[in-house]
Amino acid sequence: MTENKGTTVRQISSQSAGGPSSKRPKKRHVDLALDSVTKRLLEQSAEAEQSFYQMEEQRLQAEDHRREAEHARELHMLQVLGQMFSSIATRNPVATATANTAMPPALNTMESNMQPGVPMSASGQMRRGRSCHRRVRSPQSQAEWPSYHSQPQSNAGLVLERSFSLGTAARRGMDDILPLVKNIVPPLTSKKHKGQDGRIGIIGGCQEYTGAPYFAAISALKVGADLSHVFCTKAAVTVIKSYSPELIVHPVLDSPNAVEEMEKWLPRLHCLVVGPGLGRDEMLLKNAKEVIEKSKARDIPIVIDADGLWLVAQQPSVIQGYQKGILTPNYMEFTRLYEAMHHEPLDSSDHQRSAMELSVAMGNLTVVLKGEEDLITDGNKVILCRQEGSGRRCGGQGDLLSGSLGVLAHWAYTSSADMTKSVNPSVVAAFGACSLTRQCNRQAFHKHGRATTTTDMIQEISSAFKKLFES
Ligand SMILES: NC(=O)C1=CN([C@@H]2O[C@H](COP(=O)(O)OP(=O)(O)OC[C@H]3O[C@@H](n4cnc5c(N)ncnc54)[C@H](OP(=O)(O)O)[C@@H]3O)[C@@H](O)[C@H]2O)[C@@H](O)CC1
Ligand SMILES: Nc1ncnc2c1ncn2[C@@H]1O[C@H](COP(=O)(O)OP(=O)(O)OP(=O)(O)O)[C@@H](O)[C@H]1O
Repeated sequence: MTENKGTTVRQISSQSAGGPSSKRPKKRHVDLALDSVTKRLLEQSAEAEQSFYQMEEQRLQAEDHRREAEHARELHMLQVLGQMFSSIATRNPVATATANTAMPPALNTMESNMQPGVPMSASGQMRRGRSCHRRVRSPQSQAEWPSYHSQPQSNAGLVLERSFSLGTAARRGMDDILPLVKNIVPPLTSKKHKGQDGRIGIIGGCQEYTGAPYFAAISALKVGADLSHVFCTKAAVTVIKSYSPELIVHPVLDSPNAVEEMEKWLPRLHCLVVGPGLGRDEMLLKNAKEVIEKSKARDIPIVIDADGLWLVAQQPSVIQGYQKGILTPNYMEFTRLYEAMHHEPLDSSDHQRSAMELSVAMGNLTVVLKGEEDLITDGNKVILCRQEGSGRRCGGQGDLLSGSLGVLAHWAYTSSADMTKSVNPSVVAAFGACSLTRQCNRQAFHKHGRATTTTDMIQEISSAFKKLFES
């Protein structure tokens, strides 16, 4: 600092005394000194960052080892329990037969393809209906993803199995689903044309809420979609366009022929995200509902978030039983949905069970219950995403999640069953989106602390994506 000050003083005095020829070398000297300080600072910051990631890597490795050991212990216990259960079954064949037939059919498959309108009981168990099982699990995959049995609590064996299956599935989720997410990421090659990696539509954006659809749409682009469309009201269009020239924004959501206008675009869309910033105006909800109906006929993944979930709570049949439907509620939205489906208050003591029950009641749709840990279920298994985030809960993080999920769902559904190892593509995509959102949150928080906003998180998408899915 003293040296710098001295240099400055010398420079001023030489300026007053001499001509331009005597000024230049001094000026360059100052620039060089500044350059070297800046360079040193940059190097130090890069080193700090590098050492942070190294430490983080070591911590994650240690965590992996701990999980593997725990997993091995649980597998062993499961085997012992299996042996105990089969010896009881051999002794009492009637009891076993009763237990198996009482199991809800959809819960017994890796993926069930339930038709809309199959009747449900209030407890979430399906009455035997037209359920069609596409991929029946092999005994080996049953061991990997043991079923959830919503059986009478008095059956100690089944309740034990449920608690073990949830624990195991949760841990396997982190370890086993991540490689599947990596598998579905399409390679970037010069052979593709614009649009092939995804054209995503967001239905939302009104007078009050312009940020939410923007966050969802830009996140979809940053994750890797080629085109991102927003279908919003006239009042929102200029605002959203002004946030970003990258988005294609249609002022149609409140037009008299809204559904017709949006339907024109459906053949060009690979996925729909309904709800961010939609609001709760009756007419807008009705238009959104009709677009969902038209999109189901096109068999594209439909992510429903925010006010879209309000619509589902009022009229569950709009998405019930649609296998490519994914619901992404926060706890409040989840409670609303659960109570609408079950007509009884939510028991907040067992989130995993409640989430499975909601999924089954909705016809095995994938439900992503966001929170301290994200809980992903298609009614057959539960996966927890515990990717470390931060304590910062600024609004809009859910929009980043739903927009990213739109792209990942498109990629997952266009990947072969080999790539997803026959795991439900919606589950793979949901796990990817949750991990990514939480990692963005963590990285942004590392830089901005309490000041972190969703915009900061969006700026982290590129490096978080690389770190999670391309390393
Ligand atoms: N920049 C923008 O444009 C943004 C716009 N957005 C858009 O806003 C619209 C409305 O969405 P929303 O989530 O605010 O609505 P709503 O269901 O009425 O919930 C409000 C109440 O729920 C509660 N609550 C919330 N989370 C909870 C939890 N985890 N656990 C427990 N409780 C929880 C909380 O209750 P409180 O704390 O007040 O008791 C709160 O008052 C929607 O279109 C969305 O996309 C957002 O995306 C943000 C960025
Ligand atoms: N307590 C928490 N700890 C860590 N991460 C959390 C916590 N709660 C939510 N998240 C993460 O924040 C992201 C968004 O979840 P959140 O519950 O904020 O959604 P939301 O309320 O729908 O968001 P939005 O503000 O966009 O409407 C999810 O990825 C979730 O994992």
